[in-house]
Amino acid sequence: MGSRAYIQLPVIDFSVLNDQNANTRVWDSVKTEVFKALQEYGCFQATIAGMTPELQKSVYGAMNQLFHLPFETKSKNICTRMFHGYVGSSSQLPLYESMGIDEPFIEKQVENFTNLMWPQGNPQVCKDICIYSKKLLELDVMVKKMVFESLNLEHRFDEHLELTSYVLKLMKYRVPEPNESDLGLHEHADTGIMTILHQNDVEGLEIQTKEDEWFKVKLSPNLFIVMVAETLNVSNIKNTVWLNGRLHVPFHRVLIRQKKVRFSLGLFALPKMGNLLESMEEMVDKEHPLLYKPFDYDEFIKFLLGGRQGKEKYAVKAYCGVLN
Ligand SMILES: O=C(O)CCC(=O)C(=O)O
Ligand SMILES: [Fe+2]
Repeated sequence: MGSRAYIQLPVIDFSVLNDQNANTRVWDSVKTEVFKALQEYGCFQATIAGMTPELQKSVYGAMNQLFHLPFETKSKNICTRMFHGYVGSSSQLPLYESMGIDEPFIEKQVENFTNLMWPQGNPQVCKDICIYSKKLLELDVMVKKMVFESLNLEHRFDEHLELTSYVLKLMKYRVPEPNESDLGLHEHADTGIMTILHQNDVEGLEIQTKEDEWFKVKLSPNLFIVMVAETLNVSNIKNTVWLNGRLHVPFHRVLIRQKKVRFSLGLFALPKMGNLLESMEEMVDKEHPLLYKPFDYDEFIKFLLGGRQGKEKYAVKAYCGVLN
């Protein structure tokens, strides 16, 4: 069922922007690359300045310890959103296990998590998760700012950010038993706004192109995969934003082909709870008729979990697409 070939995703260097001297010309040239990649692939790979091997080692080392904790401890991990807290031993996804931390760049949030998992505390891990998440957040904000600027929506950007929440997911995939499927995570498009993924030591992530072909994503310890999720393409909260279908949203999945436990990390940007998402009027014109009716994200997730998507490829379209 799986693909053999690797996809050549665009690799975009964000470390050049961290330099105080980075000028508008550098910003604009990265912006052009970003927008092109998100239209064509819905994703790209990015380098992040200051994401040192030591920091990565510390965070992945902590994950290894975390997933070895007893079930009773792991299941204390609860998040505000469904499926963001501890998930494990699902009959549909037996290889998959995950934990989540809401707003993981806020030290107190991470400390609450580490204190639950290690009652004696774990200040070093807490600090490192926080630093790691801040770096991912910086990348998330830069990419979205570039998208908004590319669509002449800069005046909407602060409003968009204020209405975004984040969760860091720590994920583990065990090795399949000899008679078990190698499916780690079924094919899906992320439902939130944007996701940044990182796979560490064992590859497994696969991405579908616009031409419906599946490709593997090569393991690159220093590259982070930035991916558009359904709600960005559609919406942006309160009276607005969104891109009314301007970007590509990639389907992806995880297959565990190696006989090695796989760890991955993802920072998921999501709409804050309780807001109505609507297409921005700026994004709707004769050439781009309205594609989506206003919707509430959490109601949409309930719809999705209720299995009512039907034949529609994209869940948001099934939920609130405007029928032509
Ligand atoms: O583990 C991965 O690399 C991908 C995870 C993923 O796609 C998700 O959690 O939505
Ligand atoms: Fe995903």
